[in-house]
Amino acid sequence: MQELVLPAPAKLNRMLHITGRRPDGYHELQTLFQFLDHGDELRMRCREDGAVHLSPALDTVPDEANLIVRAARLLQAESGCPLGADILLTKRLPMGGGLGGGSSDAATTLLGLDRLWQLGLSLERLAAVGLTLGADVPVFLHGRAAWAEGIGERLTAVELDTPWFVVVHPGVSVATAAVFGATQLTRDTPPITMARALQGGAPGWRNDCEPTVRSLYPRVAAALDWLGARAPAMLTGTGACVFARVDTQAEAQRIVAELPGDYTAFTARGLNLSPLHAALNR
Ligand SMILES: C[C@@](CO)(OP(=O)(O)O)[C@H](O)COP(=O)(O)OP(=O)(O)OC[C@H]1O[C@@H](n2ccc(N)nc2=O)[C@H](O)[C@@H]1O
Ligand SMILES: Nc1ncnc2c1ncn2[C@@H]1O[C@H](COP(=O)(O)OP(=O)(O)O)[C@@H](O)[C@H]1O
Repeated sequence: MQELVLPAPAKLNRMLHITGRRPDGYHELQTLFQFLDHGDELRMRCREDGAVHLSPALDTVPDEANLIVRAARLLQAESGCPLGADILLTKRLPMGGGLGGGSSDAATTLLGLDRLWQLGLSLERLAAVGLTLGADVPVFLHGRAAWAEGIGERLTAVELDTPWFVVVHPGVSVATAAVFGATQLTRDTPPITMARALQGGAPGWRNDCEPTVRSLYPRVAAALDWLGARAPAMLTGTGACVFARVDTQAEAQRIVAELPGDYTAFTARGLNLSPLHAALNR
């Protein structure tokens, strides 16, 4: 029986501006997404009886709310496919970490099952299904580092520098909705062009969520200060993870070796092609 083993990589928001708020409450963003060579892994097998089984279950997320199971069920509904799947999840990415783990799991499920069930759905159709699961799903489906606008669904592929990163998890989970619901959040950064965003690169980049997350989550503020004392540090997405770009893997590992006990961290390389797409193209 055919088995597919596919990565569900993390993403970083190398910069993030909030330029407005839509009538439905969602925020208009301008952001640069890049993938990391670190993430979850999904092992998928076809089932003839139409059932979708995920194991192991996540401690804090019931299966019917898990983005993997929801993605599989949506794909069955969208395609009319009678097949099901057994899905084995190796979860490495922290939840509510701003690394897009749930969205990435959903995108890997959609592309993996499209392959396993031999559906041949277009990327556009999969992205429309994916966007109903989360704003970050389309970028993981397209698989290219991207300049994103709207709520993250209007994507233009870009080539960014691909340095080593230190990613620190401060040991707290940040609720995306709490950050976007905060009164103090600034939502009026003037829109810029993609060319302007790319001009000058990383030294000019910032994340508009950072001041709000700093004040709501003191542990994230402390992690930004700790990492920032060693290399220029930023928040990814709405947090909780913070990251710093360094010149070499050795430098990244040196910083991780100094890590205080209440943080966890990993080192990873930035990638302009998602490891998911690299695996599917093999
Ligand atoms: C802002 C980003 C940047 O990557 O943050 P992270 O979640 O990765 O940290 C994402 O686009 C987040 O995407 P995602 O985590 O999929 O968010 P969703 O589940 O779609 O939305 C969670 C909640 O956040 C708010 N929300 C989300 C995205 C957005 N552009 N505007 C919003 O106001 C909405 O209240 C929504 O109900
Ligand atoms: N497969 C999944 N992996 C992670 N989180 C999931 C998954 N399915 C549902 N969720 C829910 O989505 C929320 C956001 O998860 P995640 O994508 O990891 O964080 P973020 O959006 O901050 O990067 C989690 O707190 C969890 O409740």
